[in-house]
Amino acid sequence: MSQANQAQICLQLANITKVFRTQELETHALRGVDLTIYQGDFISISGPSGCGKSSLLAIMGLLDTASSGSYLIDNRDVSQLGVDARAEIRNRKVGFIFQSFNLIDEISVYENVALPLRYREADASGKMLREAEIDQAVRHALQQVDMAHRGGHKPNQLSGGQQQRVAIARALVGSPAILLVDEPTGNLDSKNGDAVMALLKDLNRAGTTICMVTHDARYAEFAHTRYYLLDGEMVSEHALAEAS
Ligand SMILES: Nc1ncnc2c1ncn2[C@@H]1O[C@H](COP(=O)(O)OP(=O)(O)OP(=O)(O)O)[C@@H](O)[C@H]1O
Repeated sequence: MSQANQAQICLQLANITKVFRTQELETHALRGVDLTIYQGDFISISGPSGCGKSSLLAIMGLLDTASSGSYLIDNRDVSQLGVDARAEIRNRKVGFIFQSFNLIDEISVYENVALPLRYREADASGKMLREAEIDQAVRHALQQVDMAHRGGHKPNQLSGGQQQRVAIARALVGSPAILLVDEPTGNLDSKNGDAVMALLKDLNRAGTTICMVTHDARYAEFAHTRYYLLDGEMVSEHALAEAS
């Protein structure tokens, strides 16, 4: 049972399905997934190639919509929202960390981290962030990942491990409800991979809610609750152990 069970629900998926249809083929990528993540939790999702991990993460991150089912973030139903409303909630509620760091080499580390907040400012969401607030948030995020001294560098002047830390700062800068993490160590050697995982663990200890997809069983151990996706269906480690 999750140690965060007393906490508020951060995100709740109920009976989520995802069907991809092409002219000849119908692929059932997700078959009725239920998942509740509590504030402060750290969960991992593993499973074989093609089991639906990316499809699920895309739905959780509001990059894609489910074919059916309900999805709540911070108690708000987001399953029926249009593209613009989804983008706004994604910007405010979700921080993404990808295997490929997805930083922009033409601008500084500082500006990379500021980008989600500048985008938010440009959005007609009512509340505008002032430059001083952006500056404070960027500095704080860079400090959280111990990269404050590299703010003026370009991403391609950094090691892979440092780039991933900057990507984590960019994910944290908007104080999201949840970090969605997709194979965070996939492009790193084991030393840098271990350091990134230690950082995620520290962030979780400090209160950040994390949902991580990983192939690496060693890193899945960092999570409080481990889930497996098998052919589009969610199975918890507990259920797997009972079945064997
Ligand atoms: N855009 C799409 N159109 C059609 N089928 C798709 C599409 N995206 C994914 N699928 C199919 O849905 C299923 C789940 O794919 P998904 O990418 O979610 O798996 P995964 O677990 O992330 O795999 P991997 O570990 O290899 O990245 C697969 O059978 C895949 O071929």
